[in-house]
Amino acid sequence: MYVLGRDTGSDDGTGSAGTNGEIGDERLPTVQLGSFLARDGSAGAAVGIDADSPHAGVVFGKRGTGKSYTLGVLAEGLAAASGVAPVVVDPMGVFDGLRATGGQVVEPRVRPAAIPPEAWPDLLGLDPASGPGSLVWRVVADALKSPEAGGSGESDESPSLATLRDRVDAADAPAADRRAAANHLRLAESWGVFDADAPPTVRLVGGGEPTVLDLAGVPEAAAAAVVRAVARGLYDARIDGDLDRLPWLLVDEAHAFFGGVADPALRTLLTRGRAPGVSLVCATQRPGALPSVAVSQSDLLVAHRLTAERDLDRLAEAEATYLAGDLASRLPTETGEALVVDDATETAHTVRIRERRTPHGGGSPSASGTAAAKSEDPR
Ligand SMILES: Nc1ncnc2c1ncn2[C@@H]1O[C@H](COP(=O)(O)OP(=O)(O)OP(=O)(O)O)[C@@H](O)[C@H]1O
Repeated sequence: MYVLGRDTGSDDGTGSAGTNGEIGDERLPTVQLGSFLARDGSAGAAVGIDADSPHAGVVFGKRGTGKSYTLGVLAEGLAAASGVAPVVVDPMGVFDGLRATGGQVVEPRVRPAAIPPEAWPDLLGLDPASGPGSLVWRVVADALKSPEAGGSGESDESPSLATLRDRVDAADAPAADRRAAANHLRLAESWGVFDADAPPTVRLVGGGEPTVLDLAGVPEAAAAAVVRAVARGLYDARIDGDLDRLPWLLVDEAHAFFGGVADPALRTLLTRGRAPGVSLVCATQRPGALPSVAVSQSDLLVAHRLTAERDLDRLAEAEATYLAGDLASRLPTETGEALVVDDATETAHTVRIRERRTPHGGGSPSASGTAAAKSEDPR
């Protein structure tokens, strides 16, 4: 198998189906991705992705071109590899099929202390310079300093949202600010993701089987809080030596998580995740909505079909000196096919992504495929 992301081989960069690429060491953890696609459309040698070292990657593609499917292929492969553990952020609820690998689907809960004081106004939709915004910031900061809640570390106690509300009520602030701050905290309670007794992030990892964080129907701000807490929690757990395998955070619909509360934690993984061994793969149908750093820090890029100019511009940022010609002209057109750009071997290849071993929950619903249509069909 030709292994992308592992600097053991080289080829001529033409993507010529691995004819002269060295074979990567398959005894090392490797994810089966699919097969090279020759120019005549025939399938070539098997191709995999290195899972021995940590990586940062992006998966791009228009709607319905196979991004979530590819993320699922990665998760399956990681579940089968040793020493790693995939954690999948699933905003659309399409990854339950990973249960078949022994994985778990969880409705994530995070401790309020996992969100630092300065992020709370933004999380609650409050201007940090406003009365209610600055009150929330101050109350969270004080609560994290109090003796019963030692700090934001996962071994420390976290205040509950009810405690934060009580502290807001008792604060020395104008009544209107207290009322507005308490209302916003009450709204956050209704999201159902905050729990002062939530288990530490390392528990999501378990024995290496995939964990799917089911965020379908969860409000955007709450989902962002979960992504921030999990991304940071995995990073801190590796730094502190609490996690004995290398976690891979796979984020679907990743454009929704940059620019908001989760942004700093995702950037930390992109820029500093590799040293402690945390990988991040961001999949999006809107590459143009990702920050440049997501592309510049990625050593692996998987691009399904794209057409929007802004998205193609983001792709162009990945054009390295070792690539001849522009990437846009090399993008495949069929679902399940992708152009893969690999920094380690300094190559770009067209790949047919293999079929999932577990059920895929994506795809567009059709009216004709519904049970109602079938029962109404007179034939
Ligand atoms: N490698 C593949 N092999 C076989 N079928 C595939 C492959 N990739 C995608 N498909 C098919 O294409 C459909 C759409 O793929 P997928 O759900 O991953 O799209 P998407 O790009 O994530 O779309 P969205 O942006 O709507 O989430 C899948 O339901 C599946 O049937």
